Amino acid sequence: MSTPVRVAVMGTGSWGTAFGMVLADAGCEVTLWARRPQLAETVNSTRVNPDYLPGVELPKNLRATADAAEALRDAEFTVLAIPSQSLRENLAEWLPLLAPGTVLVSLMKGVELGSAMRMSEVIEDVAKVGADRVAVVTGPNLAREVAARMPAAAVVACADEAVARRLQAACHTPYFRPYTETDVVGCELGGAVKNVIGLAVGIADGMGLGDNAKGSLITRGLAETARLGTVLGADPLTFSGLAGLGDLVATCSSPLSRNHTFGTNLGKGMTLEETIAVTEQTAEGVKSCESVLDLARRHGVDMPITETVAGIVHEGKPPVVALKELMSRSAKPERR
Ligand SMILES: NC(=O)C1=CN([C@@H]2O[C@H](COP(=O)(O)OP(=O)(O)OC[C@H]3O[C@@H](n4cnc5c(N)ncnc54)[C@H](O)[C@@H]3O)[C@@H](O)[C@H]2O)C=CC1
Ligand SMILES: O=C(CO)COP(=O)(O)O
Repeated sequence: MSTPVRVAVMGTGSWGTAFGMVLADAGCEVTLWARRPQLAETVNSTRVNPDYLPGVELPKNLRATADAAEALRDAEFTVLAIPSQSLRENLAEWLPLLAPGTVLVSLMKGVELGSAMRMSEVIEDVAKVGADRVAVVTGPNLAREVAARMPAAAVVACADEAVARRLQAACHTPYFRPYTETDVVGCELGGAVKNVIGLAVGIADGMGLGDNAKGSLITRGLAETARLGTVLGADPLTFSGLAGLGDLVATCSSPLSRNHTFGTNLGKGMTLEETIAVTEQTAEGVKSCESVLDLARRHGVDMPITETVAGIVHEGKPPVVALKELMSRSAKPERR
């Protein structure tokens, strides 16, 4: 029997834990790193992560620790599953502890505020590694459904296809079907921008605007994602795949999506502060609407839905006013 692949998952939130289960079910030996020692102890003693996936029994070949060195030791893959805006600081701390040659895998769907960098760019910048050592897992993967072992497909992207294939093998289970991809830019943008569009659709749902509005926002949201992605060198076809359309549809349809729910609360009339107070987990689009807009402006790309979301979330623009402005933009052809 071959030795199991060792994987460190840095982050014991909903997706870190659920993806850790996938890896463990695929036969890997998984160590989750938790910020709080108490949570690591609870996971090990009860086999449940009560804070993020209550009621889900975790596999035996998955354990947790609050000691980053212990988690990272000898890891063939180092999976990063923390909020995007905290990646730079945490990775810099973990740098001396990384196993030599480990592949750094981003589960994060965001763009860094200030630098407007994608997560793989932040990883390369901090860890001083080449693109062949950085991979991304993305797609329609709502954590609670994956943790219930409900079927899902995903994309594992790396500039080096052989690395993507290794990671694919490490996370392939009867219920989780990963496809390989080399378009890292397209995959990451699909994931980051769908959170912003998920907020927009949530706002529309909260306002009771109906399914035509939802279909229009999803489609025009995908159009502006592809417009930015193409300028940044992504393959436009990536956006009709799992990392684009697939994730957008799952996020915009599901009450399990934190971004969608956050938007719905805003659309129903909650203030930003009230909405933040009732949101227990990471809704990346709230911060990334600003950084995605920043990235678009740096490249002269028009992203009206992202701009509308940023106006509502960060400038306190009332959703009805934002809607009127979005609908009264000058008429144009669908494709340019
Ligand atoms: N939950 C989901 O369904 C999916 C989430 N993602 C992405 O995965 C990433 C992580 O999200 P979730 O696990 O869902 O979030 P979460 O909110 O459930 O968990 C976040 C984890 O990061 C830790 N954390 C929070 N702030 C931190 C900091 N400053 N430093 C270090 N650790 C910190 C928390 O303790 C927790 O363990 C996000 O970028 C999200 O967009 C991607 C696919 C699915
Ligand atoms: O990325 C996700 C599904 O693929 C999870 O979406 P939320 O972060 O909005 O919950």
